[in-house]
Formats: sequence, structure tokens, C-alpha cells
Amino acid sequence: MNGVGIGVRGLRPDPDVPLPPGPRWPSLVQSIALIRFRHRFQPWLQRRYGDVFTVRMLPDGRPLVVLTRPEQAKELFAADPSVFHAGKGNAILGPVMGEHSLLLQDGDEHARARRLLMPAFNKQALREYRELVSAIAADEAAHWPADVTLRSLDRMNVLTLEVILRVVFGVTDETRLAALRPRVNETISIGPDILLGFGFPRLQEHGRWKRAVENQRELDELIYAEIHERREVGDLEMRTDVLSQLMRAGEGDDRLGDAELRDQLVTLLLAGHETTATSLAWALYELGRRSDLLARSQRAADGSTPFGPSAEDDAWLEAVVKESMRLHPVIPMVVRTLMEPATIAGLDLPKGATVGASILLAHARDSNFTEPERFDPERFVGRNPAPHTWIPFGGGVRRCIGAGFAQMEGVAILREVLRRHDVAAAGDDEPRVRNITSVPRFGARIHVMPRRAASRSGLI
Ligand code: HEM
Repeated sequence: MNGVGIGVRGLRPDPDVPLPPGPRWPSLVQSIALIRFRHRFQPWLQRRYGDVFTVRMLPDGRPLVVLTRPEQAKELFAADPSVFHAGKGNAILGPVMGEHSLLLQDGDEHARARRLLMPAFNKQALREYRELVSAIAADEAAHWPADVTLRSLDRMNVLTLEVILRVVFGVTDETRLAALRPRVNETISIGPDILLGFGFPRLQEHGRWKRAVENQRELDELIYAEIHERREVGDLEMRTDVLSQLMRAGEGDDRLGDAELRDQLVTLLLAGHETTATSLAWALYELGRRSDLLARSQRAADGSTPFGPSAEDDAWLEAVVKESMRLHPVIPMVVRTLMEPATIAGLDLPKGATVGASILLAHARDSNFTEPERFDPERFVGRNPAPHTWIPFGGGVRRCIGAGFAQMEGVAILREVLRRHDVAAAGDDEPRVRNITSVPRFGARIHVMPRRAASRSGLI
């Protein structure tokens, strides 16, 4: 998904195959620069070496070839998935997500899981989730204190977590929700240090590692209890949540077993929670810096027709979400590792090399977007960006399965917040790296005030 781990253990590319230029520094320095200082390092690499460059990564200087042009991204996304693997690079997430996780699989296993998961994310399913997402957002936004400065990232994290628990896991029982929340919170805050520790069983008997293992066991027990109860009650056909749909998917032997369901649920939690929250936090922050865009978004949130929001209103809010994802990519790059020698973007690459499409650079290219540093949702109104220039969700057979879900959720949440509140950015912010994702360093702080019109209509 994101270049947490580059390459595949035991698969060392032939060092004699010539690769695009790149720095000659030690791989430790290059890895730190690429991961920790990605926002400055990637643009520097492009200026210094051009549109294709090679970074040498830990542990042994294995190459990561980075592509930055839309036609190169297109080739990468269309490449044969049996040769261009994505799952192996995410292996570090295995101990938490589980071996069946969609993110970790490749080849036939991935294709099967993807086929079983897809119906839960199609247009019809998304329409069914929307009402519940709006209700969750309305409840949360109505309880924000008046006239206060808050970290919108924190508020959005609370909201998107609640959406995962109730719309994806489909949990309605308050006692189980209360038991799940702290365990899920602990799981989502696991960093690389804990993940790496999972490789050393002795470590798991101590301190934070021990707590992480215990927490995971408790979380798994709750998830399995939910799955078993759902099977016993036998009302799966009537339920619209993601878990129930996954339990119904497939026929005969081709169904997801309990362990598979558990792994996919934890994957959806980890892949879908903070990513969406961060994009929404940036969206509120950016609207809070531009009173004209805020006013337009509030009109769209209120609905411009006597019957409520029109398709144009939805389209504007969706454009705000998309522009936020463009200007502030949460995930910097998508990567694939070559299982066989292959040619891509005119380059002959050896088996074992990793090749990535930079989301950060694609979104910041002035040949892709005019004045790329400007927040301008208008670029997405009534038109699509040129192919493979806007790639926050990656592409091809690995394209984010939750892309439609994230956009639906974004529109619903923005609508409920903006119907009730005025927002003004409180100070400047900038991206900082948090584990895999990039988040606003200061939490995208906004000052929130109740809207007078909204108060009059009894929303608050
Ligand atoms: C703003 C929100 C989000 C962003 C920016 C995002 C981004 C991404 C990216 C870049 C990938 C890798 C694609 C590739 O390798 O080509 C991905 C994969 C994935 N995402 Fe998302 N995502 C978001 C929200 C979600 C949500 C809401 C869910 C689920 C509820 C989700 C579930 C997944 C899963 C399961 C995969 C693995 C797909 C596969 O390997 O087949 N994501 N996402």
C-alpha cells in the first residue's frame, strides 16, 4: 500500500542491472529520508534526478524505482498482478491484520478475497450505509462545544472510528461497542516498533509488546463473539452492514471463514479509519482558511432545493473531499515488487526490484494541476482530472477497495458538520509523518462556532 517494507525477504535483485539515477548515500540515510522526510525529499529527488529515480532502502540497499508521470502510473497499475506483487511489501502488518488480509495477499488468493469483498463496497451498498453514517455524524457534530478551538483530526478520528464500528463491523449492542472502543483504539495506535517486535516471541512477554498481544487477543474474542452471534441469530439477509455482507458473500465452500472475516475486518479498520479522518480534517482546515469556499460548502450542506440537497450540492462537497485528498495525500506512494524481471516505463527491471508511483509528486505536478499548491475544489466540479493524475487510492486490481466508501463518508460527515458549524482555521499547519500516513502536524486546528441560521432551524 505504502512502502512500509520495500522488497521481499530473500529476493535480492541482481545488482548488475543498471537502474535510474539516485543518491549514493547509505541505505539507512535514504530510507529515513524517504519515510520521515518524504514531503521534502521526494520533490528534491525529482528536481535532482528527473521523473524516474532510484532510492536504496534498508536492509541491504535494495532498489525502489520511483515513477512520477501519469503515463508511468498507468503502466504500473495495469501491470500483470502475478508479476507485480503488492502484498509482500505490507508483510510487517501481518501480525495485526492476519495472514488472510486483503492487503497482504497476492495472486489467486488476493483475487478471491477481492471478489468476495467487492459487493460490500458497490454503489448499492454505499447508498445503504449513507443514512447511518449521516446519523452518526449528526450526533457527533451536534455535541461539539460552542465557540471552541479543537483539533479537527481528533474529532474526525472519533467519527470515522464510530463509522467503522457501526457501519463496517455492524455492532449495535452498546455493551459490546463500549468493550470494542478501547481495544480498537489500542490496535490503531500500534506503531512500527511494536509491529517489528511481533517477530520476536520473547519480546511479547514484556511491557508494551505484552500489552499489544493481550489487547489483540481481547479484540479477537470480541470480533469472534460478534461473528458467532450473527450466525446464530440468522438475520444476515436483513442486515446491511459490511460484516453481514461479507458473511453472505460466496457460495458453498467459497465463503469467508471466521478467521478470514476477522482478518478482513481488522484490515478495513486499519486501512479505512485514519486515512479518511485525516482527509476530512484537512478539508475542514482548508475551508476554515477561505470564507468564500466555506460559504459555498455550507450552502451545499444545507441543500439548495426545497427538498434538500441536490446532485450539484453533493458534487461540490465531493469536490472538497477530493481536493483535500489531492493537496494533502495521506499515503505518499503505492509500490509493487517484481516476482520476475519485467519492463515498465521503458525500464528493464530485475526480479526483486520494487517500483512505486509517487502520489505526492503526481498531485503536486504543475503539468497535472494548475497552481497545484492552491486548495481549489472547483477543479473537480463537473469534470474529472486527466487519467492517472489524481491517484490518492492507487490503482489497478489493488485500487483501494474503500475509495467509494471514503468519499461517501466524507460528503456525509462534511454535510452534518457544516450544517451546524462555522469553522475558522486556528493557525497554520503542515504535514508530518505518523507511521505510514501523513497527518497534520498540529491536528488541523479549527475554531468552531455554531451557525446562527442553523440554530434558528433547530439543528443545534
Ligand atoms: C481517504 C481515505 C483513503 C485513502 C487515501 C486510501 C488509500 C489507499 C491506497 C493508496 C491503497 C493502496 C492501493 C494500491 O496499492 O494501488 C489502499 C488500499 C486499500 N484500502 Fe484504502 N484508502 C482510504 C480509505 C479506505 C477505506 C474507508 C477502506 C475500507 C473501509 C479502505 C480499505 C482498503 C483496503 C482493504 C485496501 C487493500 C486493497 C487491495 O490490496 O486489494 N481504504 N487504500
